[in-house]
Parts: sequence; C-alpha cells; structure tokens
Amino acid sequence: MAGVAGRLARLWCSGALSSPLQVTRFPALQLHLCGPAMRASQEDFENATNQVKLLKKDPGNEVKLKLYALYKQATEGPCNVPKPGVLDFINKAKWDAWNALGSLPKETARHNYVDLVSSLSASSESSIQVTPAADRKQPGSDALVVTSQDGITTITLNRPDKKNALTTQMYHDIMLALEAASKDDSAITVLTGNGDYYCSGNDLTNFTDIPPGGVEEKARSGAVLLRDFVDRFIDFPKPLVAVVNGPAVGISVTILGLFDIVYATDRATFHTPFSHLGQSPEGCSSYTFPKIMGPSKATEMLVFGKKLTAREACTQGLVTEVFPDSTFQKEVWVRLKAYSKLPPNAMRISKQVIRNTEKEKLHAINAEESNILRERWLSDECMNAVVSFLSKKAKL
Ligand SMILES: CCCCCCCCCC/C=C/CC(=O)SCCNC(=O)CCNC(=O)[C@H](O)C(C)(C)COP(=O)(O)OP(=O)(O)OC[C@H]1O[C@@H](n2cnc3c(N)ncnc32)[C@H](O)[C@@H]1OP(=O)(O)O
Repeated sequence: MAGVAGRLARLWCSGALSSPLQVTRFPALQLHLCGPAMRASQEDFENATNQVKLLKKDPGNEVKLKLYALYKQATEGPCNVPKPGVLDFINKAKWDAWNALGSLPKETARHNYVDLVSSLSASSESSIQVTPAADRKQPGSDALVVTSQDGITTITLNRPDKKNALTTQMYHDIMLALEAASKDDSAITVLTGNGDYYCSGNDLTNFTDIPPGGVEEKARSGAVLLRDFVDRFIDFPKPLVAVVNGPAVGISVTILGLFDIVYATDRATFHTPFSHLGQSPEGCSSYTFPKIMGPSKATEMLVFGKKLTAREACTQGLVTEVFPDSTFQKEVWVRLKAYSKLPPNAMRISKQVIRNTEKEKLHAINAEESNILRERWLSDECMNAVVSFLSKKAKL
C-alpha cells in the first residue's frame, strides 16, 4: 500500500505541489459520514485508484491533497506518522491533510475517495469513466489499466512515456484482461492507449533479457508468447473495439485485423516496418491485411513499411471511422455507450457468426507466423536493427 501511495504522491506532488503557499492554505475538508447503503466496495476503491492515473486534467493541489489524505485514511487508518518539520512543506501539507481526517473510519474514507474520483472523472475529458465493481482480476502492473462501466470493459495501455510499448509483462496482462473481459458482464471490450501514442509495438528492450538458455531459448519463448497472445484476440467472443488515440506501430497495428471495429483519431498513423526491423508480419496480418485491403496495398505496408495516415487506413478498410482529434474521445465514447446498450447476447452471437468461419484458419496462420518470426529474431538483420534502436542510432 505504501508503494501505491508513494507512486500517487510522486505522480502528483512532483511539480504541481512545488508552491508551498498554495498547498498550505487549502480549506478544511468537507467530509460527511455515510450510511451502509452508500459504502464503496474494495473493488470500487481499487478501480478508482486506477482511474485517478488516467485523469487528463490536473485537478489542482487542494484536490490532490484530499485524494492523498483519503487514500491514506482508507488504507492505513488515522494518521500515525510523526509530523514533518515546518520547512518540509510538501510532506507537511500532506500530513496536515491526512491528520485533518481525524478518526474518520476507513470505510467512509474509501467511499469518499471513490466519490471524489467519480466527480473528477465526470468533469474531466478522460475517455475512461469511474468503474463500478466488476468480477475480474486486475493485472499485475500499472502499465495496464482495466476499467468497467456502462457495459464497456476498457483495457488501457498505460506507459505513455514509452509510447505504450508492450513489455512481456504487458502481453501477459492483456491476455489476463481479455480472459476476464470475456467472462464479465460487459457487452463490449475496448483496447486503447493513454497519452499521445496508441502503442509503439513490441518493446525492443524485450530482446535484452536473455535467459540462461541463450537467444534460441529467448526466441522460442517469445514465439510461444506471441502465439498465445494473438490466439486470445482470435478467440475473443464479444465485440472488440480499438480506440486508436494516436500513432500505432508493429503488433498494435497488425492485430487490428482481428478487431470488430477500429475508431481512430485523425492524428493516428499505422506503421508496420517489419523489413526495417529484419522481422516479418504477425498478428495474422499476412492473411487479414491482403483480405482487407488487397495484396498490393498489404505488401506496401507489411513488406515496404509504408506508414498510412488514419484516413488512408480508413480508405483501405483497416479503420472503421476517423474522427477529428479535438472531438475524438467524446464522439467515440458516446457512440460506444449507445452500442453497449444493445442486447449483449445478440451482439456476441452475431460477432461469432461473422468471425467463426475463419477461426481455424487464423489459428494456423498465427502458428506459422510465430514460427517464422522465431527464426527472424535470430537473424543478423533483426539483431542489428534492435541494437541500432537501443543504442539510439535508429528510430522509425
Ligand atoms: C526474442 C524476443 C521476443 C520477446 C517477446 C515478444 C513477443 C511478441 C513480439 C511481437 C512482435 C512485434 C513486432 C513489432 O511490434 S515491431 C515494432 C517495434 N517498435 C518499434 O520499432 C518502435 C521503436 N520506437 C521508435 O521508433 C520511436 O520511439 C517512435 C515510436 C517513432 C516514437 O518516436 P519519438 O521521437 O516520438 O519518441 P521517443 O523515441 O523519444 O520515445 C519515447 C521513449 O519511448 C521509448 N520507446 C518508444 N517505443 C519503444 C519501443 N517499441 N521499444 C522500446 N522503447 C520504446 C523510447 O526509447 C524513448 O525512451 P527514452 O525516453 O528512455 O529514451
């Protein structure tokens, strides 16, 4: 718990709380006790802590301190640490905020925290809404945030400083999240990214963690992971929507052929530079792309690494609809919320009728692509491209 609180504190107190005058004059907290019917569950609370990380608007110092205090009270109870010195402005402001909650019960603090996050989310332009309880496992790291509301489960890639590049942990977490979403009571599942990128594809540092079995072992396990990962998309039983909030690279583009709908901001681009990287197509794109856009356009993308704009990708049929960046989030979520109210069983069955005929073929293609890529990863062409990127000599 201290770790989460620490991260929250670091996240919000680093720059924003640098003015001690500003933070020390916030008014006393207006808190009220709530009855049993108003209590938030532990899961609501955990969802709210995830939601907080996705707020797009800075809520201001006072609110940040309120959140900090409520979080501490909800997780640790009344303030129990020594008061920081008067010159330690930031920690003193935080201590004051926590201490001001007195003996407020943990449950009430949890409820007030959820309430506060909920009001912030409603007023922010974030695409993600505060989530009610959903019967699902949370993935094991902050790099992926899963929320559920209004019949929509949203899986958000949350490594904006690394352009949402996919670590091996994230592949595993996405698989877990898809598994849970396939069983929860949501009607639609969405994959999106936090920050300016949708996803920059495979994290190239995945190549640096070589096990005792050497590079062959690494390539072998990488191919198994890739195959499992793509299999989950092939088999996903409910409508799967990509909300492409910015540029997309590599595997985040190829798997779009397995989504049911792809909405993109006009700022998005679609780039599969496999030859540049000494690699080969995956995500079933060797089959879905020629089918979607014809073999020649698919070759331009998958062999020559042509980067498509959102509008070009829409013309080619890879993207369903493009929205102006300024209204993207609003328009897309209004649309998805309306769709999510349709009868969920009918939607699921209709999706399966559309997709099931291809499933067996897609699994075979996935297996083949993964095998070919395993060999590619051992090639000089691939090694050189990865070393070049990691030594900052090359970018796409
Ligand atoms: C044998 C191993 C197997 C492992 C298991 C794998 C299982 C599945 C594999 C599936 C295979 C998929 C194939 C692909 O996805 S190919 C595509 C790979 N992606 C790339 O090559 C993109 C590389 N990134 C870039 O070219 C540029 O970063 C960018 C995306 C064009 C953005 O450029 P920009 O100038 O705007 O931003 P920065 O470069 O400064 O990026 C900010 C920081 O983010 C780091 N970053 C970005 N993308 C990646 C990435 N894909 N991998 C690792 N790191 C990435 C970048 O280094 C910066 O970090 P820094 O701030 O620390 O310098």
